[in-house]
Amino acid sequence: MQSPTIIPSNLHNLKFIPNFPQNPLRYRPESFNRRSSTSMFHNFKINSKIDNSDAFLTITQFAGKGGVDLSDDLVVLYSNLEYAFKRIAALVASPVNSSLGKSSAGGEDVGSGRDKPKPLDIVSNEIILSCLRRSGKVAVMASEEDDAPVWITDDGPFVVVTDPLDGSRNIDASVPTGTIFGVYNRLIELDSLQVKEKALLNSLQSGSRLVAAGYVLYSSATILCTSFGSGAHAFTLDHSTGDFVLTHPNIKIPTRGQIYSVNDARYFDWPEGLRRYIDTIRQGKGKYPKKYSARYICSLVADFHRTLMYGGVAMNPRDHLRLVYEANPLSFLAEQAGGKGSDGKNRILSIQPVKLHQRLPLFLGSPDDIDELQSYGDVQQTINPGYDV
Ligand SMILES: O=P(O)(O)OC[C@H]1O[C@](O)(COP(=O)(O)O)[C@@H](O)[C@@H]1O
Repeated sequence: MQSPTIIPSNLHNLKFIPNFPQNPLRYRPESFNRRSSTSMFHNFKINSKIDNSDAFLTITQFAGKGGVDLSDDLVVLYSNLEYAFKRIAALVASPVNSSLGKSSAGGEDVGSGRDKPKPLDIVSNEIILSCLRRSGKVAVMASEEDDAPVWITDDGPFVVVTDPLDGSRNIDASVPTGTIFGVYNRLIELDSLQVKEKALLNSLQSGSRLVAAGYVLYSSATILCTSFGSGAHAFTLDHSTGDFVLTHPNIKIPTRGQIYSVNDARYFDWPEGLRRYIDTIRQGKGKYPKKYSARYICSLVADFHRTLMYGGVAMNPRDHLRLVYEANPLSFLAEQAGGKGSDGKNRILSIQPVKLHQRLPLFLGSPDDIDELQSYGDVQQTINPGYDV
């Protein structure tokens, strides 16, 4: 009898693995020998103690000495974050909850003794906060969903900033959503201040001080892309084991892409420089002599993830996205992958936040594309009437 064909649950990622058989349906475990399983990790050292005959490393395995060698505190924090992300992934995919989107306001009593269901971004916020509390490793969490940072524990070594569920305005149509997060060290020099003050100042650290950052894309696959300051790496949720496993080690954004991503219904509100830039690249008259294509999901994590994979530029030229929760973590990842994050003039990671919910124009992507865009000078949209959709 022929042995059964085994189809790995994360089949869709196999194209990123060198030496993987062209036809994955022909995949058999014996073809995934030790040589082929190590070759996917050619960009970083593997700890010899890790049994890499099991090709896909979990984050905890990757966090060991042969991988990125994280402190125990950071490993504990990540295992709690992973748990939160898995719960959010289940939530956004659930038939019961996926219709909640942003439509329900608040979680107040609706008179029947039951709480009105909360929008998914509020629930996601609560999930992350409760996991951070349980970790014992976080002094303060600042979230896009909260007016002020939440002080958690005095001796937590870390500060976490997060946008718990970005893109949730499209969730009723099952459009991909994402979580964005950044991790800083707690500033011990602020320990003697009042709680409110130290919570705020710890959360307003410049992106150049990030210890780690990442996003989770909830899409056809759930992908956690993260950096601890030594490259960007993506892990895909394997639903058969419940683990995030390494599928995209050492991501390198192409130095130039052929895709631009922007809401160009706003074209007539754009400054002249940005119009000229987009007109030029879509006609193939820019420094890269090919016509660019447009892709815009209107879900920041999804648009950024595609840009990281294929190159090009993803932008929101108006003062809309938040420096602390969105621009800093994603710029950190972009840089770790060899790309750039800019507000159209300045490197995002060099901007000192002055307000927790500070918004700014954001341009992320391939280094050559960002440089070319910035050479047009006038690319920040100052007309911002507030759009209905
Ligand atoms: O309306 P625009 O300018 O296209 O903005 C879309 C962007 O706004 C976001 O939806 C975030 O905005 P919200 O935080 O208001 O939901 C991103 O996911 C998306 O990239």
